[in-house]
Amino acid sequence: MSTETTEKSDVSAKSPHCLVEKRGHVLIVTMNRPEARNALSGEMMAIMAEAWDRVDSDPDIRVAILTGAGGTFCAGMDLKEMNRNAPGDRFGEGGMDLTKLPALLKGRRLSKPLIAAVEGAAIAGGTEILQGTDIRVAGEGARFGVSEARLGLFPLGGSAVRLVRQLPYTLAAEILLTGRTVPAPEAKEIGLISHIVPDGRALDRALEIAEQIAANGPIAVQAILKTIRDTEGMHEEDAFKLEAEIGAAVFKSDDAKEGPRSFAEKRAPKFTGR
Ligand SMILES: C[C@H](/C=C/C(=O)SCCNC(=O)CCNC(=O)[C@H](O)C(C)(C)COP(=O)(O)OP(=O)(O)OC[C@H]1O[C@@H](n2cnc3c(N)ncnc32)[C@H](O)[C@@H]1OP(=O)(O)O)[C@H]1CC[C@H]2[C@@H]3CCC4=CC(=O)CC[C@]4(C)[C@H]3CC[C@]12C
Repeated sequence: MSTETTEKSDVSAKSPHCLVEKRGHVLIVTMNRPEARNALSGEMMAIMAEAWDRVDSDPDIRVAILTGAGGTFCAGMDLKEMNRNAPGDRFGEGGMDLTKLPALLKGRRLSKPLIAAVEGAAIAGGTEILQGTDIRVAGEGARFGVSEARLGLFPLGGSAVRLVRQLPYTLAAEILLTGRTVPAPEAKEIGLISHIVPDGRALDRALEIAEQIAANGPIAVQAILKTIRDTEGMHEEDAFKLEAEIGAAVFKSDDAKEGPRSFAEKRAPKFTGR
């Protein structure tokens, strides 16, 4: 893995609540409050939202990875902050658009693949944001759950809409209604995650997958991602109309000529994203 200049955003003298590092065509976003098990803070979510904008706007970024520092993914919303400032008191004022939570990828999806590298706990908001990712790697000791109901809260990060679209209905219902913890082996078995690795290796494996995707034609990758998302729930006939439109545009690209040319010339393709 070539490591070019790596940049870390530093929004304050103290360690920032989220680190953003570019490695080649990959942007690594690390939730960074290990002392609070990476509980979501306003600062962390602001940096995450900025990072997602950067993924979508920088053509040199082809894949993103979301992970957590200190052996934990994310413990969800900051309950101590919630105890100090009850969100419901703010809702009463109205004017808050709860249909879009960019940091949690609710109401927005990245135009490029996002891989989750999970170690330790991904609880409540941690499993909510996971559902906005496309490929998910977890350490064998990782554990998941949408536990809001256990605290009398609602999973406003999108799980009551998304989980039942990503898991069998009865499993999604049980996980949402009990708020129980789902250990990594079960999460893999039910399809919540796609890979289990030894603890501490999730980021390495996520980087391997990211490199594989980054070596592919970026236009093709983004078109495939857009199609699998935008056709979800569509009638097949309508879905194929959209698929054909998106697919045809890929074949018109320079990259769609570079691929076969590189094969004929027995060399690796040099994709430009045009
Ligand atoms: C609804 C959306 C999501 C909500 C939630 O996520 S609710 C939070 C649920 N989380 C939990 O219940 C997990 C609690 N933690 C644990 O179970 C354990 O800590 C652990 C299993 C994660 C780890 O165990 P451990 O033994 O390793 O470690 P510990 O010793 O327990 O902990 C170490 C240390 O960390 C502290 N800690 C751990 N977890 C948390 C936490 N969650 N919060 C704070 N601190 C934590 C622990 O206390 C220890 O500290 P110490 O000092 O050492 O004792 C919401 C998600 C986003 C929201 C939107 C955001 C934007 C908005 C703003 C508004 O103002 C309101 C509206 C809204 C749109 C808002 C709406 C709701 C969300 C969508």
